[in-house]
Amino acid sequence: MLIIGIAGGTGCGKTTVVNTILNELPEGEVGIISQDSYYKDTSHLNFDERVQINFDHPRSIDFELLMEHLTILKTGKPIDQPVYSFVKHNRTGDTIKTYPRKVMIVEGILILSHPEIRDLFDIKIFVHADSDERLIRRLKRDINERGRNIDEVLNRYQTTLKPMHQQFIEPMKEYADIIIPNNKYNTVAVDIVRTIINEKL
Ligand SMILES: Nc1ncnc2c1ncn2[C@@H]1O[C@H](COP(=O)(O)OP(=O)(O)O)[C@@H](O)[C@H]1O
Ligand SMILES: Nc1ccn([C@@H]2O[C@H](COP(=O)(O)O)[C@@H](O)[C@H]2O)c(=O)n1
Repeated sequence: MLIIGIAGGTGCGKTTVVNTILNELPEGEVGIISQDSYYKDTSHLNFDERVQINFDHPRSIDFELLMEHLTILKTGKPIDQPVYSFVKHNRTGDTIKTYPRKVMIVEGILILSHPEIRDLFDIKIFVHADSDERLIRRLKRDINERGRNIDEVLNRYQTTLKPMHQQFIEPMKEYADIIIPNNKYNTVAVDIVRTIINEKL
C-alpha cells in the first residue's frame, strides 16, 4: 500500500486537489481518509461550548484513532471512518466503511504535525496558497457550505486559525517531498501526482 499525506492550510485546496486527482483514475482504486473525520467526539459538550473549541490546534484531533485506523488499513482490513458535521461541530454518529486500497490518500491541515503519522506516509505533499487567497476561499466556502456568517469566520481566523497556522501548519513544509503552489488551479502538479499514483496501480 502506498500512503500519500496531503497537508496545507485551510482553503489551500487540498480537497479540490484530491478530487481532481481521483477524477481521471479508475473508480475504487484509491481510498481517501480525511482528517476532518477525526475531530474528537464532543458529545459531552453543549453546542455553545463546542463553538469555543480551537479546531486548528492538534489537540482537537483524535490522532490515536487515526493512527489505529491507518494501521488496520495497512494490514488489509477495512475501518469505520467517522462522519463529521461542521454544522453541529461534532461527529454525527454515522461511519463510512473504508476499505484498504493500493493507494490511500490522507488529507488534512494537521496531518504532518504528528510525527508517528507523518512516518507512515510514503509521499508527503504540502499544498500552498497565500493566506489572503485562503481566507477569501474560506469565507465563501464556510458561508455557502458550512452554515457560518462573516463575523464567525473572521473572528475564528484572527483568534485561533491564523496563530495555529503559523505555529503548527506552515512549519510542516519542511517535511514535504512535494510542495504544490495552488494560488491558481495547478493542473501540471495534479497530473504529476496522478502519474505517480498510476504507476502504483
Ligand atoms: N486553485 C484554486 N483556485 C481558486 N479556488 C480554489 C482553488 N482550489 C480550491 N478552490 C476553492 O476554494 C475553496 C476551498 O477549497 P478546498 O479544496 O475545500 O480547500 P481545503 O480542503 O484545503 O480546505 C473551495 O470552494 C474550492 O472550490
Ligand atoms: N467544527 C469545526 C471543525 C473545523 N473547522 C475548521 O475546519 C478547518 C479544517 O478543514 P479544511 O477543510 O478547511 O481543511 C479548520 O481550519 C477549522 O477551523 C470548523 O470551522 N468547524
